[in-house]
Amino acid sequence: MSLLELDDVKVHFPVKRGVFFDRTVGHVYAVDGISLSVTAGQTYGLVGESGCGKTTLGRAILRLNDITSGRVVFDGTDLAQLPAEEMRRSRRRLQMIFQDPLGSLNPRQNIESILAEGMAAHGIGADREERRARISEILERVGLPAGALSRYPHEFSGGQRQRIGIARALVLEPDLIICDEPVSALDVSIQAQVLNLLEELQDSMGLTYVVIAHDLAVVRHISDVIGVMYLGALVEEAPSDALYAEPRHPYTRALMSAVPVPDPDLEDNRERILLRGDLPSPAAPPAGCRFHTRCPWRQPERCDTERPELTDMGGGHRVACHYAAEIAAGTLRPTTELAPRVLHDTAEGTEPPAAAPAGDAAPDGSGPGAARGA
Ligand SMILES: Nc1ncnc2c1ncn2[C@@H]1O[C@H](COP(=O)(O)OP(=O)(O)OP(=O)(O)O)[C@@H](O)[C@H]1O
Repeated sequence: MSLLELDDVKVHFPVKRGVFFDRTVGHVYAVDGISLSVTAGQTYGLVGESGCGKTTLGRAILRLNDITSGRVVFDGTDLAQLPAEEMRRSRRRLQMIFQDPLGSLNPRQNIESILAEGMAAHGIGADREERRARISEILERVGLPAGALSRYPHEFSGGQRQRIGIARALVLEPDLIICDEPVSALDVSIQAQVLNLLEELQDSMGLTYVVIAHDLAVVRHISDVIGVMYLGALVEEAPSDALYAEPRHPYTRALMSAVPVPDPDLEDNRERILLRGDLPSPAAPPAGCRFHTRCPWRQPERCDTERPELTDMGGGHRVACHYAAEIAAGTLRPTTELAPRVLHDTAEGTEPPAAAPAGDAAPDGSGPGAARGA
């Protein structure tokens, strides 16, 4: 059963100019038509490079950003239509965990006060004693000592602060937690601990997660379903295993090809897809397929003019590419102009691109056009 359904959600920020009178001179199309469904008790991972609209979408679900159009149906209720007071009450059930735990914790409040604040606002716990007992129980669950109650955020390490952020969400007894880059500010060794904790809590408390990350490795292990975003839209969505076994969209293939593989033989021989050009501005997205300006498989006319719909290719593997089937079957080759961007490393060394145009991605992936965000 799906707990959260997004139906063609758009968040467009007006761009204003003018000294005396603000005139709207354009829009940033941060989220531009996202439909997805999150099953109760599962984790939906949302990946994409910086600026593709992941955070804006997460905030829109909680209505921390105004929604331009579309429906955000949570447990049968369209949040986009809820009056402010009812939305405030619903927010208890939808919580968010942020990337920077320190930035989201008031340095002048001790942990008990930070956690009790939200509980009191939502009428959880009859009195201070009851709230304290609940907070102690949650602190134990997230692996913090009971003595943490009277301490202040700066007294904790980065990983512990993220545990406090998780506890702050949990004391409100939410159903859905949006985790926005929950581990990207943490050391790699701590990242796994926090991800494991999130998984344990999901199992024991029946939580549903949307995990937002730019790092494919982070979402891989924790997600049941993964959605890949590019310029405000989903380009691919699939059960986690299917996505990693066979990425179908050229953008996902490029992201995956940039992730190092631990096996040296595989690492030396695998395909590397280097994207050329930078991410276009969401204020002036390309017509047709948003990815066509960087796509090695771009075909004339159709890709430039017709925006592809997310289409189910079987087993819930949805892809927004006119030529996904042909690319998967190998019957469509990368276009001549962009073919050098698809490199095959050999054990002896990397085959250099035939004639890389100046200013494009360097063969080692370090240039400005290299696939980012993975
Ligand atoms: N309040 C705002 N007003 C105008 N533009 C905004 C606003 N918030 C975000 N944007 C723009 O919307 C686009 C998407 O931003 P968003 O933060 O959602 O991306 P992201 O994928 O989460 O990136 P990051 O990982 O860097 O946070 C960006 O171009 C950003 O500059």
